[in-house]
Order: sequence, then C-alpha cells, then structure tokens
Amino acid sequence: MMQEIEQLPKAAQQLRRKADTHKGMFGSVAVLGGAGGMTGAALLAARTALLLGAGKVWVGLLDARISVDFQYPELMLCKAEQIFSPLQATHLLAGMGMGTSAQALQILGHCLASELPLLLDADALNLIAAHPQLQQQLRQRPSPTLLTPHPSEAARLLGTSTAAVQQDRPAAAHALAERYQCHIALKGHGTLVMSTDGQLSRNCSGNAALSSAGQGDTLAGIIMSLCAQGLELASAARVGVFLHGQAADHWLSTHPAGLGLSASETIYLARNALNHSLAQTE
Ligand SMILES: NC(=O)C1=CN([C@@H]2O[C@H](COP(=O)(O)OP(=O)(O)OC[C@H]3O[C@@H](n4cnc5c(N)ncnc54)[C@H](OP(=O)(O)O)[C@@H]3O)[C@@H](O)[C@H]2O)[C@@H](O)CC1
Ligand SMILES: Nc1ncnc2c1ncn2[C@@H]1O[C@H](COP(=O)(O)OP(=O)(O)O)[C@@H](O)[C@H]1O
Repeated sequence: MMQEIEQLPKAAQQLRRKADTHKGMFGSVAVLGGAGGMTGAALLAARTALLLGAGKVWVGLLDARISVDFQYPELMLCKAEQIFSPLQATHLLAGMGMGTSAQALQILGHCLASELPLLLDADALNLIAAHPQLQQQLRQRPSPTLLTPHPSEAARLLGTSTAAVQQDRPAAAHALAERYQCHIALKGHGTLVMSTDGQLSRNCSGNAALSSAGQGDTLAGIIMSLCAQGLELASAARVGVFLHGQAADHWLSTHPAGLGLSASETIYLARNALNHSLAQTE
C-alpha cells in the first residue's frame, strides 16, 4: 500500500531542540563531489546541510582548487581524499558533480567501505550502474544507505529506459530497493520513497518550479542534514522530500507562475518552512 504524504511527517518533531545543546549533537556531514566545472553542485549540497541545521559540514572536493566558500565560510573545504584520513564525519553524501573519473571511483569506494549513513546521488549512481563490484559493495553495507535517482539515473541503475521507469514508478522504486538493498527516493513529480522495510510513500508537495539545475543537490543536503540531527535515514528522506517540495510551494505565493526558483533560494525557503512548522506545533 502506498502512503500519500500531504503534510510534514511527525518524525520531524524530533528535530526540536532542547536548551542545553552543542554542535556535536547535530552531526558532522561530509559532502563528496565537485569535480572540475561542477564544484557548485557539492557546495549547494553542503550549504543546504549547514542551513538546515547540521552541526558541522565538510566539503571534500575532487577539484580542490578552491579552499573556502566565501559566502559560507562555516563550511570546511578540503581535498576529497582528506575526508577519510582520518574520518571525522558522522554522515556522508556523495556524487553531486563528482564525475565518473578514476578518482571519483576511488572516493566512492571509500564511501561504500565506511560504516556511516550514506546518501548517494548523481554521478555516484552512474558509477554504481556501471561497476558490478560497487553494486556488490553497496548491497553488503551494514549501515543505512539512500539512493536518490532522478528517472534517468533510475533507468541506468535498472538497465532500462527512462520511459519504462516513468510508466510504472512504484515498480521501479520497488525494483531498485530490491536490487540494491537500500532506501530509495525516486525523484520527479510525486517523488516516491521506498524504504527497506517495504514502506512506499508518495510525496504530494512540490511543483514545476523545482525543474532547474541544482535542485537535486539541495534535496540531498536537506535529507542528510536532517539525518545528522537525529532522524533515521528513511524518515529523513520522507521529511526532506516534503520540505523541499513545500519550499517550492511557498515560492508560488510570491511568484505565481513558478518561474525562476534557483536552488540557492530553495535552501532559504526550506529552512523557513522547517522552522515555522516546528514552532507552530510547540
Ligand atoms: N551547479 C552544478 O555544478 C551542477 C552540477 N550538476 C551535476 O551534473 C552532473 C550531471 O547530472 P544531470 O542530472 O544534469 O545529468 P543526467 O544524469 O544525464 O540527467 C539529465 C537527464 O535526466 C532526465 N531527467 C531528469 N529528471 C527527470 C524527470 N523528472 N523526468 C524525466 N527525466 C528526467 C532528462 O532526460 P531527457 O528527458 O532530456 O532525456 C535529463 O536531460 C551530475 O554530477 C550533477 O550533480 C547538476 O546537479 C546541476 C548543477
Ligand atoms: N515538476 C516537478 N514537480 C515536483 N518536483 C520536481 C519537479 N521537477 C523537478 N522536481 C524535483 O527537483 C529535483 C531535481 O533533482 P535532479 O533532477 O537531481 O536535479 P539536479 O541534478 O540538477 O540537482 C528533484 O527532487 C525532483 O523531484
């Protein structure tokens, strides 16, 4: 049976903060990605993780020519390899703008070998689709893993066409979860979340304003930020997908035709939506 998610899932209440806290209680997220020409994708995910409340955020870049994000100097930038020596993060997300080079393959191998909760998106998914040994490593991970494919990435992972995925999205989400033994968020209008316990949900928030570059990077950052703050990974996926869509729905109140929402602006709208939702239920 499929659950329709029409409001912020109750699990989000766990994000409310007590008075006596410190940053170490809200997780340390490491983003792996950002090869030449696509460092923006990794920075978008990292900025989102920070602004949605994660305690600390590292960005391990494959193209390490930049060492600071001047708009968000709170982010700690380094070479991708340095994230693993020593590993200080508590949560990993990988693939945004990572490319499919030998270096990307090696970094993805480190991610899969780690025992941390892991979100894989974009090129990490393309690498997995192309390398059977990574598929084996993925299936054998003892810790939670979430794959967040858009329909074309899902098609690559299943060895089928985008049209076939779109024709029966629940079947595709189910097949992905079975094949890779992971939680799945199959993106696109009405994003489906299939968790390894067999629960399938369809998200009802969001609209065509999200059809712009980088919106998947912000979604990945939201989800891992929520997970780092204590939500179980599948819950973080359901809450995160809803918030991401809600951000775009709020955009329509000032931009009724839904044009021109940048991924950077989605971050602020999602942050507002989360804060207001948690405050309203106090
Ligand atoms: N600022 C940066 O640095 C950014 C960097 N980025 C990085 O770029 C890299 C390549 O990623 P990518 O997703 O652009 O390419 P790719 O996997 O070939 O897929 C594109 C094709 O998929 C399809 N498709 C997508 N959604 C669909 C849907 N809902 N429903 C149906 N089909 C859908 C659609 O196919 P079409 O319909 O055109 O046949 C579309 O043309 C990756 O590393 C990423 O992180 C980006 O994050 C952007 C910001
Ligand atoms: N028409 C739409 N309705 C609802 N959500 C959408 C729509 N178009 C795009 N999205 C959402 O925007 C995000 C796009 O992610 P993705 O395709 O990975 O983009 P990118 O790789 O550029 O970051 C996904 O979360 C997707 O569900």
